[in-house]
Amino acid sequence: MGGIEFLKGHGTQNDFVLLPDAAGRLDLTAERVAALCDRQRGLGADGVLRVVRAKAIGEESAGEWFMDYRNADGSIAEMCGNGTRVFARYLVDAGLAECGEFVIGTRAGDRPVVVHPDRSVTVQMGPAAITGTSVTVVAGQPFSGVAVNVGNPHLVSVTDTDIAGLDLRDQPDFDHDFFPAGVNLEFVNVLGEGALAMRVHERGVGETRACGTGTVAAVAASLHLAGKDTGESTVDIPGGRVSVTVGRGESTLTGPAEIVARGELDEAWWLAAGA
Ligand SMILES: N[C@H](CCC[C@H](N)C(=O)O)C(=O)O
Repeated sequence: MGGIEFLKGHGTQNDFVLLPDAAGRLDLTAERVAALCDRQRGLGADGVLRVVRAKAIGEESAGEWFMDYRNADGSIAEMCGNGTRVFARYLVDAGLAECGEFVIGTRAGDRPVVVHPDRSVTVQMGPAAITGTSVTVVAGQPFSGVAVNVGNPHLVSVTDTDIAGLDLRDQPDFDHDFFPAGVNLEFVNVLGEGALAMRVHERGVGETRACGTGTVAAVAASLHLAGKDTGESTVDIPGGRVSVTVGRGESTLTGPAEIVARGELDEAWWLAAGA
């Protein structure tokens, strides 16, 4: 098998292990993903991005490369906004794509991206659809959330309660009938016109320092509550700041993306982790 190449990267401190695997040969089991993401016994990350040619895994995409995203618990999610930024940055740095605009395939569909000269990335995130209003979630106290589909499910609670004081160490209680496949839970303070602050408890991960699809959901929800369906906002998350625009049936996410390291996984570790 030889050494298994990996890279580590992050977008506003939502961090990922990247596995270049053009032909889709790696046996990427849920157990291996969980081991890779474990911050003590593995590399540590919020998720894994396998870099695979779309046609190698039978995925239809206008782009050559497909982002096979996995959550830290090994579960598969439809889309990862911050992961897409890091994925795009990797493709350009690896000479597999040109700086500028290209398309990345995802389980939520194709996502056009622009890698800017400063290596920040804009992702076309598709529609952010409001699928419910005043859905209750309990995080120490009850909140009323707006359900938003960004390819993956979100419940956004816009509140006057200072989100810095919330305890998100455990999974907040949510309506499993409304969200049978689980849900990403965002808590938002409005800082002013076009400026939000957000924390997030992610499905399949736990609290993360950023969540790209979550920031798009947060802007869509706050616009909806203001009686609007288009607009833009910065979103301050613990890991930094992103810019989001929401239009009719479309949205964009812009933010930094950084590759931190590259290396080889120990083969014996990889084999044992898959058991
Ligand atoms: N945990 C999410 C996927 C990762 C989303 C987040 N990391 C992002 O940047 O969008 C889910 O299960 O839907």
